[in-house]
Amino acid sequence: MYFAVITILPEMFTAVSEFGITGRAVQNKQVTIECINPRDFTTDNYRRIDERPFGGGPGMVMMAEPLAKAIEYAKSQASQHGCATDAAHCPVIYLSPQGGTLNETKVMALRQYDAMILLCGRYEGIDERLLQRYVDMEISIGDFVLTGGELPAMVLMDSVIRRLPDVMGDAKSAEQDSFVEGLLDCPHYTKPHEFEGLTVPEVLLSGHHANIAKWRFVEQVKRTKQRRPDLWQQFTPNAEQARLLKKVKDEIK
Ligand SMILES: NC(=O)c1ccc(NC2CCCC2)nc1
Repeated sequence: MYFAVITILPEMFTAVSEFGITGRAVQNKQVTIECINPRDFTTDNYRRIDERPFGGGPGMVMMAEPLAKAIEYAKSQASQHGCATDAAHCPVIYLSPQGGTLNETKVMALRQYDAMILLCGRYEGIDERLLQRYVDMEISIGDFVLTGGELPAMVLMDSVIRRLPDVMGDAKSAEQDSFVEGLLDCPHYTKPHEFEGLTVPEVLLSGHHANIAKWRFVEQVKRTKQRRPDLWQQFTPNAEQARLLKKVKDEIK
């Protein structure tokens, strides 16, 4: 997948391009991340990308023209990577608190694109006319305001990259995935067997995979019911999960 990121702080993106699973995906060429700085598309000597807001008020607003040129360049780069650059294949996504909130369903939907152009705002935001003309969708990572769209862009990239086929290898084996959808994760344990007097649930040491899968599912259900009743409300079990739920219904009261 090809990510073009429009940002005046490209150095921030080494956090995803050079470390961890996302860094490895870039190294393996499963993912390309190209940062494009709107300052490179300015025409004045000061490389201005922001101006005072019309109507007055505090702070600065990012100007439309350098961003428009940066987005056009990003589209030409995406097509050189063999990606179609219409909105259906390569959306321009603006990270902002005014967007729809990112969740696992949206992440799974974002995987379908060959490429995406992530637009990161700074200051008070971006000239509305740029958003009108160039942005296909706005996405928020939560109801809070940040100083820039870069961290939300990295959160989005991380969540999509980890879900690309053969990026996580066997770390997310199939049966776990089938239980993970829509439920909180189960508790995890590793060595040593005893930590500050606390031990590990016996079933996890039993080697009995069916019992272990059942225990994990029950823990996911119990956690989701306790911590996120809203998620539990929406949870629609598949056939296998419904069968299991029936079997364990007294355990999950
Ligand atoms: N919740 C979010 O996803 C989010 C995105 C961008 C942002 N700030 C940006 C938006 C325009 C100037 C700074 N704050 C919060």
